[in-house]
Amino acid sequence: MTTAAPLLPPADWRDFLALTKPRVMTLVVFTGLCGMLAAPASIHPVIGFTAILCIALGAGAAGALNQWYEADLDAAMRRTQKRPLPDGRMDRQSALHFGVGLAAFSVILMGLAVNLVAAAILTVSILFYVLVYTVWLKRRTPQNIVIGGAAGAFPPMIGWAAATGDMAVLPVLMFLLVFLWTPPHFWALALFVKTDYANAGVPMLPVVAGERVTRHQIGLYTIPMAIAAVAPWPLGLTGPVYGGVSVATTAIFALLALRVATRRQGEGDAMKPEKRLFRYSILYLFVIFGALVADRWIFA
Ligand code: HEM
Ligand SMILES: CC(C)=CCC/C(C)=C/CC/C(C)=C/COP(=O)(O)OP(=O)(O)O
Repeated sequence: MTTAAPLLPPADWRDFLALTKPRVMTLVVFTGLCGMLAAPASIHPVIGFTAILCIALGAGAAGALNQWYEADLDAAMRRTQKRPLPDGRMDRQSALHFGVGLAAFSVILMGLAVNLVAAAILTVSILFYVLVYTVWLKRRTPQNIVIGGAAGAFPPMIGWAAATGDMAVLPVLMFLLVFLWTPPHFWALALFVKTDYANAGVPMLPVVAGERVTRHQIGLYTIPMAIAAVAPWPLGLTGPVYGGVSVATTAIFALLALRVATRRQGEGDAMKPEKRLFRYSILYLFVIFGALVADRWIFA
């Protein structure tokens, strides 16, 4: 006797939207936009809009393929079990078709309407998130997010390339900032959703190496992150507006990270400093990238 797969009703547009991880995408799109606006070249507004749309669609496609591949993990974690696939609101094939179609569309549109450099970096970002992070590293090593996190750091370079068709030191520093920001951003969260990852068998750092090591690693990564954040100013790539904002906001980041790094296990149970660092990490990137653009426009 054969058992047929249960028939699902057609998925709603809201389910397809959820596949794209829209909340995370806001910051990805913002950093991409800032990379574009910080570049010393004017881009036609329609081309500029198309480039940002392609970054959003590419990131959304990568999010959909990530959820297609790891529906089993998402089903095992409280935070993710209401997503369309584990919740049974969509079949896996629809998610796969949607992800592949959207990825191809975003890259082709970027290549045809914007330029090949931006399309190439967008392709690398999508492949990095889906193949390097999701398929290869996530289930294998606690260094998954350190290496795989590069995917989310490419958008400022894509935005810059869209405007100039070229690369430069500033967008590489913007890449480095997001790349080095990702471990403190994610590990602060992982400390308070540790049991979720342990239940799903994902080797995130707090699960594999424990809280103490994770806290130290958050502190350690904050040092090069702070250097990458402030560097554009002494290097003469930005003016004092960025200098002031980057020093002040990075100092607050460092203080919050230090509080997390020096907390001992069992010292208070509310995980308040970790939650504070996680929430601040998101605000921080919005503010520092915003300041970069403001500075470049003021002193242009
Ligand atoms: C491998 C690297 C990363 C991992 C593992 C990671 C993981 C997470 C997780 C688990 C959440 C909380 C739940 C959720 O909304 O899904 C979150 C939230 C968030 N992340 Fe990350 N993240 C990474 C990199 C990034 C990057 C590069 C960006 C953008 C530049 C980013 C932006 C955000 C934002 C904006 C939120 C808040 C979403 C909300 O309001 O719910 N993340 N991240
Ligand atoms: C332009 C482009 C392709 C950008 C890259 C996309 C992107 C947003 C990368 C950031 C990585 C990220 C959100 C990881 C979430 O981890 P997870 O997938 O382990 O989170 P989960 O547990 O919520 O599924």
